[in-house]
Order: sequence, then structure tokens, then C-alpha cells
Amino acid sequence: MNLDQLRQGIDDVDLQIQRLIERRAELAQQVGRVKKADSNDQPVVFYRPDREALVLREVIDRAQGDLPPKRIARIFREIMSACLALEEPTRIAFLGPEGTFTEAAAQKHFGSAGRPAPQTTIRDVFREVEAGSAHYGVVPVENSTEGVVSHTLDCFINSPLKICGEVEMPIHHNLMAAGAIDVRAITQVFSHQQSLAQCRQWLDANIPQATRTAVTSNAEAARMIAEDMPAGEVWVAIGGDMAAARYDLEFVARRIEDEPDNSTRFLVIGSIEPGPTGDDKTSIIVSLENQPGALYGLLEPFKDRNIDMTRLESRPARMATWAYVFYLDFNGHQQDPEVAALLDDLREQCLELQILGSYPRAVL
Ligand SMILES: C=C(O[C@@H]1C=C(C(=O)O)C=C[C@H]1O)C(=O)O
Repeated sequence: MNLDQLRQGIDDVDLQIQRLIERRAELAQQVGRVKKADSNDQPVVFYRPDREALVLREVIDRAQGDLPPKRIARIFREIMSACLALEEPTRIAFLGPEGTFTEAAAQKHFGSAGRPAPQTTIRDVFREVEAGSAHYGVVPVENSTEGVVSHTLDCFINSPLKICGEVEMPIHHNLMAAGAIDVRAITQVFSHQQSLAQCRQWLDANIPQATRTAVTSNAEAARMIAEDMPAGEVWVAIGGDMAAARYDLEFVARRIEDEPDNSTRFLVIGSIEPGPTGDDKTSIIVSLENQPGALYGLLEPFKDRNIDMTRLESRPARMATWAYVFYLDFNGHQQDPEVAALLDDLREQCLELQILGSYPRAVL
């Protein structure tokens, strides 16, 4: 076939794809009407992360041809995002400002039809969702190089919100400046404290002379470089591609993170509790008495029931009675019989047990 014929073929296929997407959107709107009709005057829950995870896993399972399965799943992610927006425009609070990795994580999880609501602190993200001003929130929880974001875990302790999803993001850092600069002339480097820590060795080796200053986010650092730099100073920022694009900065060096597999895990928080999908995780917070064997008693039921713990984090207790506070992630959904039995075992071992949520394992 020649070029014109091939392009005619593409036009024909595009027409079919478009009509099918439009048909899909109509069906999603009907789903929205059924959800409303079935709601018995309760707040209607349009977003269903469990169903979305199943749709995406199905796409990946049946992928064929040369398109990588995750790439085609991302296309479906966007289609679903547009369909959900027809049912209800979804407002998503995230740790801002615009240009942070958390914004990129929110987009990866909800697609681009979500309405972003940047917040100044992690606590503000919780507040915004608790108050109902945003439907869902996205907050960072752990980084593969730097460990847990303890502030996020602490926010859960006094919050009624549940975890309804997780997002994994590879994190690549750039050194960014407001134009062409001489690296030896750099006086200050700004970024979020976690990003500075993730690039510590690179900074020691390449710009040891620059003062490191932690600011509220790497997007704020990028903004400072673009807008606040005094004459006679050479400031740079560390941040992701989104921050560079948002403030029109140039890359001095790319991928400066010390660990090439640097990644961050984010949590989606909200008031809903997704149903089981067959590949889920559960997160809990427990407090234990300060007595010999307490931690052993917590771990034993996992071994007995052959349930995989994926994270165990200890937090300083806030109340005297809470001698130890632990944050745990494990495989399975609280409605799975084995997990329900495990939770019963744990309740006997712990002073308090708070279920933060069961949610589908990240697909993309
Ligand atoms: C259409 C639905 O509503 C939303 C949109 C979805 C989709 O486009 O496939 C899936 C789940 C929901 O977030 C549904 O619940 O099935």
C-alpha cells in the first residue's frame, strides 16, 4: 500500500475508534444515572477505583501487537477519566503547588479530566477532602531512597478518611536554572528536603560550594529561581520535568538522583471503601502495649496465615497508653476471608487497630 492508502486506512480506523469512544461515554453517562437512582438520597459515589483497576488490568491482559501493554492502558486511563468527568467532574486535592511530583501522580491515577486543587501542606489535603471541598486527595507516603513521609502517616491517626488507591511514580530529578549558567558559579540550591536528600551524593560531588536550602516543595523552589533570584546570585533548583515546564527553566543536569530506581509511592485518600478486585492491599495502624513479645505477637498471625506484609513502619506514640504505634501494609482485601481472620487475630494482640483501607494494587 502507498502512503495515501495507508493514511486512508488510519482515517477509517480513527472514525471507528471515535464512534466507539463516544458510545462508551454514553454508556458511562447511563451508569451515572443508575448510580444516582440507586443512591437512596445518600451522596452518590461516581468514582469506582476497584472497577477502574479491573478495566485497566483487563486491557493489559489482552494486549497484543507492538504497543506496550502499559502504554495502551494509559490511553484507556484517559478514556475512563473523560467518561467519569461526564458522570461528575471530580475535584482532586494534592500537595501543591502545580508542578510537583504529587500533581504528576494525581494525573497518572485520575487522568487529565480530574479538576486539580493544589494545597500547601499534606494536612491541608486531608482537610480539603474531610470538608468535602475535594472528592479525593493525593499525598506522598514513601520514597525508595529516603523512606517514609511520616507527616502523611501522622495525618491518618486523627482522620476518618480512608486510603482508596495507591500510585507508584519513578522520580527523576533535574538541576534547573533560569538560563545558561556556569556550574562553578552556583551559590544556592533550593528544593524540597526529600529531593535534596535524594541527590546528596551528586550535590557533594558536583556543586559542593552551593548552600542547600529546603523549601516547601520543588515546584516552589523552581518558582523562586524564576521569580526571586537577586542580582549577583546564581540560584538553581532540583525538581521534576513538570516543575521545569511550569516555570520555564533550563536543565543544567538531568537525572541527578543518587539511586537510578528512585521512586515514590503516593496514596489516594477519600471517604469511599473500594470492593475487592483480587489484587489488593490493606493498610492499618496499630498500637501495642510496651511489653516483651508484643511485636512478635503482631507478626505471628501474618506467618500463620501466610499473608505478605509489604511495609512495617514504627511511629512515635502520641498518647501515653500507645506505647508503640505501627503502620502496616499487607497484601489482600479486608473482605477476603483470610484477611478478615488475620484482622481478628490482630485485634486480640493490639491495644487499638485502625483500618486505613483496602484498595486495588497500583496498575500503571
Ligand atoms: C462507568 C463507571 O463509572 C466510572 C467510570 C469508569 C469507566 O469509564 O469505565 C469506571 C468506573 C467509574 O470510576 C462505572 O462505575 O462503571
